[in-house]
Amino acid sequence: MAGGSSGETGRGVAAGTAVPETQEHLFKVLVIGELGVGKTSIIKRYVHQLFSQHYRATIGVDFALKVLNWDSKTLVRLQLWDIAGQERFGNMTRVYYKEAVGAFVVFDISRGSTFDAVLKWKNDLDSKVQLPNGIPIPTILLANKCDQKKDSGHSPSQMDQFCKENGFTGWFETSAKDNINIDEAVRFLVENILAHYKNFPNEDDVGKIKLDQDTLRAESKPQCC
Ligand SMILES: Nc1nc2c(ncn2[C@@H]2O[C@H](COP(=O)(O)OP(=O)(O)OP(=O)(O)O)[C@@H](O)[C@H]2O)c(=O)[nH]1
Ligand SMILES: [Mg+2]
Repeated sequence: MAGGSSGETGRGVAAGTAVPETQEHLFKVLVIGELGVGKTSIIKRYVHQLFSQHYRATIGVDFALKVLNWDSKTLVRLQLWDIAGQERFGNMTRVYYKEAVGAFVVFDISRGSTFDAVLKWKNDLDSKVQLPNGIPIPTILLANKCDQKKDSGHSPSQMDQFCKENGFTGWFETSAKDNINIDEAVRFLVENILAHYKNFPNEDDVGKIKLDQDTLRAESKPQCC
């Protein structure tokens, strides 16, 4: 009998049963929000477990990669796109948002004006990128710098209401400085991306990491008047 077990005790694989191989996913996730809210710090904390008080504004976009052994059969490669706050005034976001499958919109709880900008970012995002089946990409709202004193501040129920009304999948109070809720927020987003995942027509439509230079070059050329 082909492929019979060796006769020893233990779990042999019966002939003909395919051992499910590991599913590998590549997810492009955007991190957007006003200048100085902590996007780069959140990514640096999550990927490198580092934090620095020194502020160095991001120019254009930065990238970071984090590989997650999600479960015994699933490996997730997260490509985090750290988009400069000043890009909200630029015209590059369409290029940066391409084929993203999830996003974080970050604001700084110690600066109320950054919360006011949250909807501008969310509307920009939803107008430029959707999942292959046309629905908005799962987006989590991060109230960062929760180690600091709140500016105006919204109660948790007001935040729940805001998220429901504006299409956010959820929200977390985070601190890149004290490492609060960052792993939890990422896990929650990846769970939501995977939940949508089975609706994608096929792997190619998900998180294709394509940063073709021509597109970037063409888009970054100053618009002729
Ligand atoms: N207290 C505190 N400070 C933070 C936190 N996260 C970021 N900062 C500080 O806020 C400043 C801005 O952080 P960045 O991560 O560079 O902000 P950003 O959103 O990437 O800014 P841009 O790249 O300009 O869009 C830095 O001085 C950080 O040290 C936090 O959770 N708590
Ligand atoms: Mg930055």
